[in-house]
Amino acid sequence: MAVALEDLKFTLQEVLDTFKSCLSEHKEVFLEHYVAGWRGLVRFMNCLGSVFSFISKDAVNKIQILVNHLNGENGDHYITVQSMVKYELDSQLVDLTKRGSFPESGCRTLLRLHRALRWLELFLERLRTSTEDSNTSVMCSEAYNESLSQHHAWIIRKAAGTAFWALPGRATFFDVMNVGSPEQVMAVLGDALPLISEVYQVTEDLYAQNNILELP
Ligand SMILES: CCCCCCCCCCCCC/C=C/[C@@H](O)[C@H](COP(=O)(O)O)NC(=O)CCCCCCCCCCCCCCC
Repeated sequence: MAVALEDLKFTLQEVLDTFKSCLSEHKEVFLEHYVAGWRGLVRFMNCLGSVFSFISKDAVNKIQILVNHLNGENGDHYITVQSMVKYELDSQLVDLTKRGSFPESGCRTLLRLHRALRWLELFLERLRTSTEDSNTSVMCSEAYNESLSQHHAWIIRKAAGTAFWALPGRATFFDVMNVGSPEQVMAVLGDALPLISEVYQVTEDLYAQNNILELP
């Protein structure tokens, strides 16, 4: 158990650091760090219990698709989200209206994680402003209903809703984060949130400008 907690402590710090290093000075999003941030989040989620494994499986899948692009022969085009979008659109490597030839395009794959990042932002903001008697399951499902759920089929919403009830309570959740007292957790969240929000907003604007927010 001690080893797991040590791992986790490292992981959460890593998550914050990677989101910090995601943006270049010209506000480009480095795909490598974006993916590393997600890896850290998935590791954290895996520590919360196996009820969440269907969620982390999908996230891991999508992370792997992006890593494959990064390590592939056209990896140079995948350094930033901006260069990826330009390359894939210019080369017509994206299914724009219905699923077809490119089920693993970087653009559609990253869009799924991007939408989940909005959930994370809303959930962490709730955690940050929560009080001792706040309910993590309620905070999680409220954040989900305001964001990601709109993009999910009924059956996924149902499964996610059920999983949320298995979330540990606020005190345990904070313990598992292993960053110290609730005040310290709040401070860490306060630190991380603006960065996560900025990464989200830069990506959202890029996708909106290219009219690819609804990729199938
Ligand atoms: C901490 C509790 C975790 C709650 C996670 C909330 C998100 C719930 C998402 C439910 C997704 C169910 C799995 C299936 C999804 C796919 O159908 C769907 C669409 O993909 P497709 O177009 O290829 O078919 N995929 C997605 O929307 C991507 C989902 C990615 C979810 C990643 C969630 C990572 C959560 C990390 C939690 C970290 C908490 C940190 C707190 C400090």
